[in-house]
Amino acid sequence: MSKLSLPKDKIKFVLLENVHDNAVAYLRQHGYENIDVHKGALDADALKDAVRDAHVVGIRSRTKLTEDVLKAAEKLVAVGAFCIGTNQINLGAAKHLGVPVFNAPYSNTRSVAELVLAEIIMLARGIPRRNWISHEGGWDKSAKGSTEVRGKTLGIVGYGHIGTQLSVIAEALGMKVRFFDIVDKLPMGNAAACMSLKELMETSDFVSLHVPDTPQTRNMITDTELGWMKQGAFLLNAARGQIVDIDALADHLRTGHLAGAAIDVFPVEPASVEDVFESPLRGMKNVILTPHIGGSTQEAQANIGTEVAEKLVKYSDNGSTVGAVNFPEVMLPVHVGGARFMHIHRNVPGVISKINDVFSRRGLNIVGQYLRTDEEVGYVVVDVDGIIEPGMGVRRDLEAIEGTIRTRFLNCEEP
Ligand SMILES: NC(=O)C1=CN([C@@H]2O[C@H](COP(=O)(O)OP(=O)(O)OC[C@H]3O[C@@H](n4cnc5c(N)ncnc54)[C@H](O)[C@@H]3O)[C@@H](O)[C@H]2O)C=CC1
Ligand SMILES: O=C(O)C(=O)COP(=O)(O)O
Repeated sequence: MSKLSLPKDKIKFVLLENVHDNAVAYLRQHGYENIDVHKGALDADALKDAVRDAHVVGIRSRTKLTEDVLKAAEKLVAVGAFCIGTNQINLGAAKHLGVPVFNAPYSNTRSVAELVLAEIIMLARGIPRRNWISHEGGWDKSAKGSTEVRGKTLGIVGYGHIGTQLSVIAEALGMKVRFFDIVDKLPMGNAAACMSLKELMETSDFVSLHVPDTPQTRNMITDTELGWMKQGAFLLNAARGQIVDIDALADHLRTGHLAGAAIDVFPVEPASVEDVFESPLRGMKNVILTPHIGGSTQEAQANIGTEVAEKLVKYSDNGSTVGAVNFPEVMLPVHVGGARFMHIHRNVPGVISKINDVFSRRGLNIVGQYLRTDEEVGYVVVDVDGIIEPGMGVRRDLEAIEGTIRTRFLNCEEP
């Protein structure tokens, strides 16, 4: 087994937000026993305390890894987002600190698409209101306001992994699918692209949002965009709460312009199960409110637990950054024997030749070198032949190179 910069029992994992047990099991199977597990998310101060001596932090969508928190975690080498969205993490700050962030881009895709499809049918049949009435002892047995979804138009905003899954299963029910994306996308089945968001909003019976939280998508759906929607149409949001102006949505529901909505994500979400959920949509009988559970199925959480833990172990054990969302991706062959050095640096001229010089000055032969850069940082992995004696000063000299952010090494004593 490879020796790491730090022995495995000294590498501390802190997992928050009820990350699935599969993650802990996978880490243990790979020799990582020093794991702190927290059930919920933590506020900024408690979070800083919890991550202060962590080497790896695992979170879901509620934990805010701001620059401040990342800087407080002085030993941090990697972050695992056990979900799809990574907007809760300051990805740029993490990169500049030499910290790759890994997520699970597909493991809960299907769960979100299934929930949205079910909600489309529930909304079309007026189930939120009828369910409420029945619970109160009423009996609203009528076809008024109820329709099939067959033949209706579903407009999907953001035609990525979730949007395309939804497209396929909605067509299987006979829906007509249209989509809007800022990137050219291959339409699934008979789906058709719209030239603009306006065109999509004006022509859809159901509009479902599946864009990430970015500066462009924040407040993407305001009073103006809602105003483009057909009389009696429905809005679904299982993407991120900041995308929709929730007060404007409440107004359009109150006036009866929109017939209903299904909302899973909110501008402000309770940090824990003890907190009260506040929203202008509460009490509206034509609205399905769910507590950010689009991806919360047994299957999705189990798969995410294993998938992200695997990426973290790969990075810790051999330096691979494949699947990192904020970092140059270096795919590495399985590492057997020999010393391996990992060097993360600001992307300034001359670093590679200085790295090579550190080895050549000591007569050490480089047998493999893997390099990826983006505009801001570079990540180089160097495999070296020959004996690296403790105290040779390799690490010291690598760290002295201007622009160095972080170094790690495998299979040699403090070099
Ligand atoms: N409710 C929940 O529990 C869950 C919510 N999500 C949310 O769903 C989002 C989407 O997930 P995926 O489909 O996996 O992401 P994805 O990255 O595969 O797809 C997003 C699509 O949106 C498009 N897009 C980006 N900006 C846009 C804009 N301004 N206008 C139109 N299109 C735009 C992209 O080009 C891409 O095709 C995630 O970022 C996350 O925030 C994801 C999983 C669970
Ligand atoms: O995967 C995502 O982006 C989600 O929004 C799911 O978040 P969660 O893991 O349920 O907190």
